[in-house]
Amino acid sequence: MATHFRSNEQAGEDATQAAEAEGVEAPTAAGEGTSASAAPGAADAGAGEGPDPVHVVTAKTDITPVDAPSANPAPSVYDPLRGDDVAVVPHTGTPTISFRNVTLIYPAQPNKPALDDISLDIYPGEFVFVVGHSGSGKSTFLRLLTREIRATKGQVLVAGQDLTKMRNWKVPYLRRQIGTVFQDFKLLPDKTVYGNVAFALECIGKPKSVVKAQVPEVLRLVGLAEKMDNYPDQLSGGEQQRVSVARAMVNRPPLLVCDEPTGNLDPAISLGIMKLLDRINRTGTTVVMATHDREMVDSMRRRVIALEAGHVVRDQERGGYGFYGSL
Ligand SMILES: Nc1ncnc2c1ncn2[C@@H]1O[C@H](COP(=O)(O)OP(=O)(O)OP(=O)(O)O)[C@@H](O)[C@H]1O
Repeated sequence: MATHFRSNEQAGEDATQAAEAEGVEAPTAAGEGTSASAAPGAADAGAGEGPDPVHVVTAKTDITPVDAPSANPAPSVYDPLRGDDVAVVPHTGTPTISFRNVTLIYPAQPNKPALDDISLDIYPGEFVFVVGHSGSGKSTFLRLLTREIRATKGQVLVAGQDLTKMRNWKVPYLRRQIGTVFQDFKLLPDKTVYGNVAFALECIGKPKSVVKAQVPEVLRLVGLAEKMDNYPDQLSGGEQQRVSVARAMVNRPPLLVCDEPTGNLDPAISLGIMKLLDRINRTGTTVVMATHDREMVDSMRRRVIALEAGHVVRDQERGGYGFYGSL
């Protein structure tokens, strides 16, 4: 992997230090790279090269974002996660993700690209919301990152590797570096909580001693140590999603890709999931998350990439959900 994807040992240290600085339990099973919360300064306009329609508003400029937070925003369940203390990640160095003039056309819809000539960069430690109407291309965007699908045109680079050229046998190695969380949890029903998380490590050949050490630790971190012998159908939706977050982070990936992870959960339970993702991000893990949750995006004020009919129509630091009708 590219050099900015740092070693797991280093990741663990970073996570511990960040947690100690915050005065919380050390999230030693997640994270790598530069601590997002420690990242100094504001970002440069970091959209990709070329004549793409990306509009980036940064903390450096005097420009007031179109949907800047009002002085007295409405109270929200997500208020504990307001990102006011989180510095904007500088858009310098090697991006974790680069889209260069990416077009994706599904064979079933040859005249309607799901993504059309997209260029953008996402940097290590960023927390990025991907928003837009149903069918705007959010899931397609995420599926390109894990090489579930391959771009029709252009280049998708993750950790410096060109996924459009990557041979199939290398894809499992790419996926070791990417944790994934989905709306429908995707847990194995015939395995316990412990088994589901352990399986992620066993699949990549981790020795039993590592599995035995890391699985209970990550389950403790997500608050499920007491339920490690339960099966998924014995858990609530929120608990199942915490298992899936534990599974995604147990290998300490530098990148977490989340497709509507709170889509099936009520706001109070969603808050618990978002607290976990926020905590993982604060240890340096890059998080890219598609969501329809306006309140969450408006409260957390992270970078927002808005898609419409396969185009990026907004790319904004500390952005809000935007002016969409019902989605
Ligand atoms: N496997 C597929 N074959 C053909 N067309 C597809 C396929 N998957 C998605 N599409 C089309 O691509 C476009 C983008 O779909 P995508 O699932 O990325 O949107 P989305 O923004 O994630 O939507 P939602 O919010 O409803 O999940 C849509 O027009 C959709 O119909």
